[in-house]
Amino acid sequence: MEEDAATLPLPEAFLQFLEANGLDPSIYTAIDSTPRFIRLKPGFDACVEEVEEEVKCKLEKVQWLQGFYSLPPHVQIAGSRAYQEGKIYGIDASSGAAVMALNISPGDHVLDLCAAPGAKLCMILDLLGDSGSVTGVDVARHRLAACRTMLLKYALGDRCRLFVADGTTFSVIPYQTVESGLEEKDDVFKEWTSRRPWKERRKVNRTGIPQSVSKSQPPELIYYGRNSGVVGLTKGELYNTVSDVEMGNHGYDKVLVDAECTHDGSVKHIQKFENWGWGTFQRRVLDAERTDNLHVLQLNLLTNGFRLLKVGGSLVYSTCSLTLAQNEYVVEHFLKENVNAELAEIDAARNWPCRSGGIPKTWRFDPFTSQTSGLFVAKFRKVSI
Ligand SMILES: C[S@@+](CC[C@H](N)C(=O)[O-])C[C@H]1O[C@@H](n2cnc3c(N)ncnc32)[C@H](O)[C@@H]1O
Repeated sequence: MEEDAATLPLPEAFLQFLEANGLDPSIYTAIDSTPRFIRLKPGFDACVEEVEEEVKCKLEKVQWLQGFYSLPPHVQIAGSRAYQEGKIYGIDASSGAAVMALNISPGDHVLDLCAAPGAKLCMILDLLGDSGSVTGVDVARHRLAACRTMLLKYALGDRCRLFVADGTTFSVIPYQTVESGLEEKDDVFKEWTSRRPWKERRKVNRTGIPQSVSKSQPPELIYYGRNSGVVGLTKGELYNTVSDVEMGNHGYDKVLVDAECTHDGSVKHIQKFENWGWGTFQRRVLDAERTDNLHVLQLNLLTNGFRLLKVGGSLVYSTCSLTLAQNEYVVEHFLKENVNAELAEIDAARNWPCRSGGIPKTWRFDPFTSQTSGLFVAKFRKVSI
């Protein structure tokens, strides 16, 4: 393996980063041949031939992940009619695995704490179908707006609500049943409309809206579907908070924390440096202050996501970094501080082409072993104490 690594077209800065993080560079030897993946929207299984004709290549069924197909790495799907018409998604198989780890069941109320641009959120909604709800949160307004566009394109918005908010402090509880009719309360949320009132538009034009929010800013609801549990609530009811103890009963059934990271495992991200110039790698990935802050952010996202989970519920933590610091060390630190958290077995992982992580029950995908992008995944259960 080491001989292969020596001939890799990876720049010195990246090789040093891998060495400092105990990563074997040979996992990147397959980077140029790692396939692209698509997921078919449920109900469009008959479209395989149509897609093959448009992208002019054969789709290979991914045996271990339902609805996923692989294509040669160079094939572009964005121009295809099937993509534009919302019949297929571009999503890596490892990302699909992170969603499968959640074990979504009908009726689940799911929180996606780092939701944008939304590939996993859409998959969760497809799995839920006509039941449950999904709350998507992201700190970056423009990225969450792209997620909203995606929801509308794939007609998946009915049971979803999106908040621009800091996931380390987000506190909105899940879907609530509306007890009284719209006419009985003043100032309730009516059906969502993309048209903003004139006053609000004028405020945006004058001040410009910041692209990210801070910890102390209240969540901003930028989309909600008719059956997302928002219509008919007053603002006070929607933003009603409960104590951490009550959260054990009123929290979410499932939480996904697909945390911000250095993206060093992502094939697409690594390949971008060939265009951006490897000189920018130092600033974007290696900057010590940024990576130190990242560990704190990851731990805080995981901790708050877990706080919002109900007892008996499960949380999946994933990153597309392969470093120990952003994965196993975060998991260890979190477990030390949360006695009501235990690592859970990911049943589906038995069939996944991945390796065990540095802690039992955690898993790692990488381009060499899995022929996918890199991904770390761990699952926790909230137990009562
Ligand atoms: C790896 S991406 C998520 C990808 C997404 N789950 C998907 O499948 O499309 C990480 C996201 O975390 C968001 N993020 C960073 N800091 C955050 C915070 N404090 N609270 C919430 N989201 C945050 C970033 O804006 C980014 O969109």
